[in-house]
Amino acid sequence: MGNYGNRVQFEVYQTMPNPAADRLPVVFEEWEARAREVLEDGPYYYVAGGAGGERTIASNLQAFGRWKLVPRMLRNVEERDLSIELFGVKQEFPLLLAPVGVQSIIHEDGEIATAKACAAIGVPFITSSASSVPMEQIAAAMGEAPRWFQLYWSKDEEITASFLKRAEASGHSAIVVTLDTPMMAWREYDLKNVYLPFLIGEGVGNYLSDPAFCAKLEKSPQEDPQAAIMYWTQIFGNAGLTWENLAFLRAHTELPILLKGILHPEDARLAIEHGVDGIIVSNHGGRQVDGSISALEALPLVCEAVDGRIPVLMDSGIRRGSDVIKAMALGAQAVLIGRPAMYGLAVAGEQGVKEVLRNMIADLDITLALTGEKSVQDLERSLLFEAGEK
Ligand SMILES: Cc1cc2nc3c(=O)[nH]c(=O)nc-3n(C[C@H](O)[C@H](O)[C@H](O)COP(=O)(O)O)c2cc1C
Ligand SMILES: O=C(O)C(=O)c1ccccc1
Repeated sequence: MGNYGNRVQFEVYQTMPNPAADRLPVVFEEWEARAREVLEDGPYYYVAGGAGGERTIASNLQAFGRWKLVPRMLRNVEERDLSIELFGVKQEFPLLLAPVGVQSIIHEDGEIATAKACAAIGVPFITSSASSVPMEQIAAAMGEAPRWFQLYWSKDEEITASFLKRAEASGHSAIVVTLDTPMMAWREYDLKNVYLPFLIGEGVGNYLSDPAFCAKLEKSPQEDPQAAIMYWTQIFGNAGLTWENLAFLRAHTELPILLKGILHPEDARLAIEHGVDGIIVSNHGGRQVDGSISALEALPLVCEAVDGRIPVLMDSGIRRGSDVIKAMALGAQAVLIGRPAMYGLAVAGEQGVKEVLRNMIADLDITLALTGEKSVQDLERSLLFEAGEK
């Protein structure tokens, strides 16, 4: 698929000399600023904000600045290849849409809009356990397009098992187990704004539609929504889990299992020991531990421990094409796109997500060519110069 970026550039410049006044942004910072304008304080800070003093958010972004690309010349980069393969499945691009819960607070079409945009562009969508609508509705909107399911491992084993079964039945082809959120972090803005979407019944679509969840309620969620939400707050997270519990997931699904939220190389080793199929290096976009190592800093250390035995993916701070290249040169097989896509959703629904993804891919393709590389699969550390303060 060579020349994706050049085609997009051409498309954009063709709208000259009269670009529409209501044109969508191109610049990441403008998407963010427009999202700020259209969202109320509660939802905006829920999406953009993070844990504590937001030092992890800052270091996620700064970490990319420490690595610099060292472009190579005269290497015939006319035809590029952005494709990768994960778990035996080929993907056109090395991107996935990060699992993001409660998208109804960002746009009325929520996950359905995002999932359709992903299907149209060819980027796999990761359905969150905390999606606004049941996973089956999202799947139905996507047709045959690729999707994975993100599991929040509930305190109630029957709900966890039921989610796995439903995910498989609705055509999700891998399970992402998020380990860094057994409870919501100390998020200063959400506490200041007294904003928690779940308490107003947003982001609980998978639970309210779940037979195992509903079996535990005295009255149906329709009859007594408040009681259903109270029960949700009791069973949502599980801080009691240990590595031994992974066997439970293995016993309940045939799908590849990835662990999301791995930052320590020793945890990467444990993950492999316990037979998982992939790792996602992530600090949850700085939303869980304030002052944590950035995901990009953790990435090469984790990759060293993994030593190519299983795929390593990464998220937290990917904003532009060159960020994707840096992450892949440091060992990631693919990256997850979180907030940029959510700002696109806030500003223009499905079309906004499409444009954000299209532009990210175009930027990636062009920057790849300009660094002298033809294929994302060949990216190596030798392309990078490490500069600046540690
Ligand atoms: C509003 C919001 C909701 C999120 N919900 C989830 C979720 O339900 N499950 C999950 O594993 N990660 C969740 N994440 C984390 C993302 O999957 C991803 O790790 C993070 O957005 C990456 O950081 P970045 O967006 O700054 O690049 C959420 C992130 C945001 C911004
Ligand atoms: O807000 C989040 O970061 C998050 O991961 C989450 C946790 C619980 C429900 C929905 C989203």
